[in-house]
Amino acid sequence: MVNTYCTVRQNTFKEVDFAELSLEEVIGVGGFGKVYRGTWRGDLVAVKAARQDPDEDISVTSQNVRREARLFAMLTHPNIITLKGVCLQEPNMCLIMEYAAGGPLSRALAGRRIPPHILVNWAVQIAGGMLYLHSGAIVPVIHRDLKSNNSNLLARPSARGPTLKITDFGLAREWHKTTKMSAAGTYAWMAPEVIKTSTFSRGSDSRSSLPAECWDQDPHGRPSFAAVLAQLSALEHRVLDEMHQDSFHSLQDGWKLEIQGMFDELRAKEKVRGGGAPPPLHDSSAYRLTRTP
Ligand SMILES: Nc1ncnc2c1ncn2[C@@H]1O[C@H](COP(=O)(O)OP(=O)(O)OP(=O)(O)O)[C@@H](O)[C@H]1O
Repeated sequence: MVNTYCTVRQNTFKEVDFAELSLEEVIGVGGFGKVYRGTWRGDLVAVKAARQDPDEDISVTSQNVRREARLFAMLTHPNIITLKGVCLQEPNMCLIMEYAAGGPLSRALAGRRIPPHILVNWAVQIAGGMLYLHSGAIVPVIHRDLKSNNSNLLARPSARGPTLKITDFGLAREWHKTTKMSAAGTYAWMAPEVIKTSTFSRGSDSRSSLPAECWDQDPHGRPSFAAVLAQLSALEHRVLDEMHQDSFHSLQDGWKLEIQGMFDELRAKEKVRGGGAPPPLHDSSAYRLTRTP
C-alpha cells in the first residue's frame, strides 16, 4: 500500500496505489495520454494516464506527472476540477481526478441549441475559475490552453445549469515562472503573441474568452478576468429578463459565420505564406504544438 502524502514545497498531493484503481473505459485521449473513467474507493473518477514517449526517459515522464500534480493539487475552486490523487508507480503513472460526467463543453455546444441564460452562466463559471487561477490561487497560475475541450460539465447538459469545471493543467505554469517558453497550446485558441513569439501572460489566457476587448492584439489591452466576470455577471441578469431565445439564436448563427470567415482568411494567408493549406479546424489534433516546458 502506498497512500502517503507527498509534500513538495507548498503543494501536497495524495499518492495512490495503482492496485486500488479500477479502470472501466477510455473516455478521451489528449496530449498527456489516455483518460479513463474508473472507480477509486467507491467513487467514479477520471484517470489521466501519462503517455510514455519511447524516446523519452521514464524519469522525464515522472517529472512531468509530478509537475502537473503539484500545480493541480494546490487548486481549490468550484469551477476547477479536483485532483484526488496521483499514482507514481512506473509504468502506470496517472492523475486521479473528480469525474465530470457531462463531458466536454465542446460536445455540449456542438449538440442542441443551449438557451442564452445557460450559455452566459457557463461563461460566468469559466471566468470565475480563471479569475481564481490568475488572482486567487496560492500562486497565480496561467492555464495556457483554455478551450472548450478543457472545460467539462459535471452533469449532463439537460440538467438545469450544470456546473462547469476547468481541466487539463499539463501546460499550466506558475505565473512568476512564466513569460517566454516554448510554443504550446492549440492554434485555434491561441493569442497572436503566443503564436508569433511564445510570450505568455495573463492576457494570453483571456484571449480565449469574451467580450470583444479580449481579442485585442496587445495583451495589455485585454481585460482581466475580474472585468470579464463583472461584465458577464451583469449580462447574465439582462439575458434572462430581456433576451428572446429566437433572436439570440439568429445572432449566434451570425457570429458563427463571422468566426468561420476569420478562420478562412487565416487559412488563405497561411497558404500565401507557402506553408500549404492548414488542416481543417475541426481536426484539433493537427493544431497541437509540442508540450515541451
Ligand atoms: N475529470 C474529467 N472528467 C471527465 N472527463 C474528462 C476529465 N478530464 C478530461 N476528460 C476528458 O478526457 C478527454 C481528454 O482530456 P485531456 O484534457 O487529456 O485532453 P484534451 O484537452 O482533449 O487534449 P489536450 O490535452 O491535447 O489539450 C477530453 O475529452 C475530456 O473531456
